[in-house]
Amino acid sequence: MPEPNMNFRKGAKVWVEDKHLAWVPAEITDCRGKQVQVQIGSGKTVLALPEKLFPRDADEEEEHGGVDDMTKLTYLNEPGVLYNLQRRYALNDIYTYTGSILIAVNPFTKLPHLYNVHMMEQYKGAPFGELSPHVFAVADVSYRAMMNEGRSQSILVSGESGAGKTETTKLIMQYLTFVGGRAAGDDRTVEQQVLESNPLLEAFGNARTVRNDNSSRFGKFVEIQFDANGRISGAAVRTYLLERSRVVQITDPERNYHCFYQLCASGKDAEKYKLGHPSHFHYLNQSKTYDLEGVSNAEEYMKTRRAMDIVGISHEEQEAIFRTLAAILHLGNVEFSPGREHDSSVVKDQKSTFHMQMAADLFRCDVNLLLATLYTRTIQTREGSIVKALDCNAAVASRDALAKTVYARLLVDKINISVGQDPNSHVQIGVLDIYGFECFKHNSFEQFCINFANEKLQQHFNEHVFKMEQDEYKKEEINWSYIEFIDNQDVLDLIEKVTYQTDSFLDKNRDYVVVEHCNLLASSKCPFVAGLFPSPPEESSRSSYKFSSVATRFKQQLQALMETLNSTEPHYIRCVKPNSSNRPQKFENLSILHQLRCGGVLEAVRISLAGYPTRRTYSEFVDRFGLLAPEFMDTSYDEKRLTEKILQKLNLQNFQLGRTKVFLRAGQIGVLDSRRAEVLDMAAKRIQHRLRTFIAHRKFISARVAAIALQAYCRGFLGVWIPNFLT
Ligand SMILES: Nc1ncnc2c1ncn2[C@@H]1O[C@H](COP(=O)(O)OP(=O)(O)OP(=O)(O)O)[C@@H](O)[C@H]1O
Repeated sequence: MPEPNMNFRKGAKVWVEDKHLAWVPAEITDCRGKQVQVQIGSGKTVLALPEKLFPRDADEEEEHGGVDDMTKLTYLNEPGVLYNLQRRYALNDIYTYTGSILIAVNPFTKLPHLYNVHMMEQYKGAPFGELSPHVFAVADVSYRAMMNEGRSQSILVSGESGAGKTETTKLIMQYLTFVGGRAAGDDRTVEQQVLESNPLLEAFGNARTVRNDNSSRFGKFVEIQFDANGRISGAAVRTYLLERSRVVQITDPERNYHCFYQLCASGKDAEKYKLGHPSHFHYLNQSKTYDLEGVSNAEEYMKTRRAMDIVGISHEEQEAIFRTLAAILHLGNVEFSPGREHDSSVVKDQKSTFHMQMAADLFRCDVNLLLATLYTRTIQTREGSIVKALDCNAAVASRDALAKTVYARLLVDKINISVGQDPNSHVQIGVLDIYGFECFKHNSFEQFCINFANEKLQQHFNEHVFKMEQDEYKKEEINWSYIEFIDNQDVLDLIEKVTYQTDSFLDKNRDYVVVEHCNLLASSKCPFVAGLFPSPPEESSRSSYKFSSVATRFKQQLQALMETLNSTEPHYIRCVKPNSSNRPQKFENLSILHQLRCGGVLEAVRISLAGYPTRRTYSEFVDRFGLLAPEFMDTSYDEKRLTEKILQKLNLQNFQLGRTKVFLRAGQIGVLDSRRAEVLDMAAKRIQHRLRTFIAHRKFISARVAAIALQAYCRGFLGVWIPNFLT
């Protein structure tokens, strides 16, 4: 962020820090000594240090709808960015650009007019930035770039839980299937399959959390493949870091994965698997929340089945998937009591025995083998193998580990790869939906993994944005050393702001896959279940535990993801959660600012400030400012000459202030800016002066109309609003 301005005058409009609202608008009423006195909106005056103040656009007080791109703000500072978003959000303008990044503030209310077919048609092929900011614009620009350059694209969607990542990802997929679909009446087209993979993934990977009724508990990368004609020809979904512990452990008012409740409400199927109300099952009744507001579990079950049909999961496999889910629920009800031997355990009672039998039947495996797997462990020694009994706690842990392993395999192996892939496709658009930086009071292993991933993604982002700028300046022959601007202190600070609780790191990182568990399920008479557990490789079967570190595996996955991303052209969408109560029209400044900081939005602003944030082609410039030099307009000057003439007239051709200079180069003009706001202020004043003289001499029919028109022009170019033009 730029340094706050220290040279404030009396009457200057500023932003002053506020404990509750982050920043509030104020005006300097007195400058005395080291401090200045400012008056805030309520009429209250406070003393503040000038270095803690930020300059504010004079028209901030006026009710206007904000700017659709942050780089158009006169004062590109933190409060300016925040208030621009707030102003737009109040009008349900939930999308705003920061250069090429799209910021999406969750409206928490349905805005159907934003997403209908008419809208998709409008955005199709429209130049980026011409229409209002929109997720469709980002999807369209990706699709066009893919078609024109033959290069794969990726769209990175990030934000905290409940910020709207999943909805945004679905809208992107909806748009891509609109432009790349075949419009066939058939239900089973690839694009239908792509869309239907969403409810399927949500049923198995989403759950109610305190922050979001439909929270994705995994990261996902959806790759949509296209043929040479730009038609969708296949898709693949990769999932990351599923929250496995949720399968066996939940707290009120959260829920387990949706699919369990759907199955319990499925009527005949539930009966077949001897399931009943979720309150009868330990894995579900640890929380008393069984239903979601406005959602019928039974209807959702039907939707999931239909999605499975469309995606192409056979009825046999569907049956096996739900049977496996039922087995997990029964398994969770198996309790243990201490056995006769020291540190041993037995199945607690008849009820537990019944559930044990049910689990074995549904897994299609031998009940004695299941039992042995749960309460004993085989240890290999040089003398042979020793069977060790497990105490009650260890048996419960073993039971839960089995449930988690089966569930994770189900999601990763089966639900993931259900949409067909096109081996002939050369280009694709990948959509990454992953948690943004997380920073809670207590940060644990999950946050560490997520933040590590984000760190990587942020690095990717910075490199990309810097590279784009650098290439542009090279092309324009502008001598700009960007090295001095590369400084990831903000990012480093952020990581150091987050402190982690490391006590449970080791446990969580150790993701034991017990060989006996694999052997048991591999022995299942159901080919589907057995297929989830291919026989383990020789050397690992020597030890009872196959140690695999979650972090190592995640690092490998991330490496592969980064390689994919590096080979594509990236686009960024940052989702913002406006309030913690999931209500429309509630804008909580402090938390939003926190998200903007964490999500790299302010970093992007900083990068943008380091370069030339305002760019216009000669022809755009002449279009907008030709009005200021009508005497040159009829001549045969080319656009470059015309631009020079206009700048000369405005005394701006070599305008320089400190390190700041208005540039005129091969095809563009830009404002290099270390103290951009000041320059724009100065420029505005000059323009204002020129315009006044101009109007005085030319006698417009209505000076006022001319002034309004000119204001609009100037604003569009320099992001400057010329206040009180006629006064
Ligand atoms: N564009 C939108 N229009 C209307 N409502 C929205 C929009 N985006 C999000 N929402 C609402 O916000 C809720 C949460 O959004 P979503 O599930 O996409 O968040 P998320 O960022 O994916 O969260 P998580 O990380 O927990 O999965 C949605 O269920 C929906 O009600």
